[in-house]
Amino acid sequence: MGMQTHINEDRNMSEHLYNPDILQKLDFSKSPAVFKPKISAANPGAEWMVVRPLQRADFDKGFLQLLSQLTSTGNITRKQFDERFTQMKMSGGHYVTVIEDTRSSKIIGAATLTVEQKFIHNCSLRGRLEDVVVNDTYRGQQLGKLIVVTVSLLAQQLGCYKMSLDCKDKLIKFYETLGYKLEPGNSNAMNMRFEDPS
Ligand SMILES: CC(=O)SCCNC(=O)CCNC(=O)[C@H](O)C(C)(C)COP(=O)(O)OP(=O)(O)OC[C@H]1O[C@@H](n2cnc3c(N)ncnc32)[C@H](O)[C@@H]1OP(=O)(O)O
Repeated sequence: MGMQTHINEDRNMSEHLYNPDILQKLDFSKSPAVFKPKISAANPGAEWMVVRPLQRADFDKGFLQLLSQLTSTGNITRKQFDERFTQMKMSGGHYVTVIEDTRSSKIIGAATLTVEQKFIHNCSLRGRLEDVVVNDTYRGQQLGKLIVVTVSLLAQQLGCYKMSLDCKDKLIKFYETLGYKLEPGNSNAMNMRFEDPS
């Protein structure tokens, strides 16, 4: 393998799914969430913590192992991960966002904003919050709030007129503290299942 190949591989591994600059500019004072002590995506409260878009290298930093604390992931190979990363980046609208513990190079939190393009409401954009998870040994330290508020402000910044989520009953209070509301008569989640996911 020549030197050029190595350089290309290195650049690929640090490639971000979306432009990281936008996270640095998010204004956390716009969120109703209360952070004690005060933290934000730009200043997550510890020098060993970083909030950023997903990178290809996160395959080796336990990203999928973290997701398996949320639901079943299946056995995803590096090739499958890489291809899905490329597809998401090319199609746009997929804002997979992570928190890394840079001491151990491990992904300790994640949440995804998916932006849906619509014709209604004058060609509006709608955000959906998906796949929120914090590593169990790091829970109760505001990281859940941090990652959810980050992608919610990101949705607002990108011009979404609203952001929606589905969750278990026991998490309603958690999301209410972050500005989400159950809308009477309009809060039913329904599914049609085509197969058991692996
Ligand atoms: C849209 C979706 O993806 S829904 C799926 C959500 N994900 C999961 O259920 C996966 C497993 N759970 C987790 O990963 C975590 O428990 C999370 C992401 C829900 C919360 O992460 P944490 O880092 O613990 O959250 P954080 O420390 O910011 O907690 C914020 C507040 O919510 C409360 N809270 C957190 N999790 C829960 C819970 N499961 N039930 C009730 N309250 C909770 C905390 O007590 C805390 O309250 P406080 O500020 O008054 O102390």
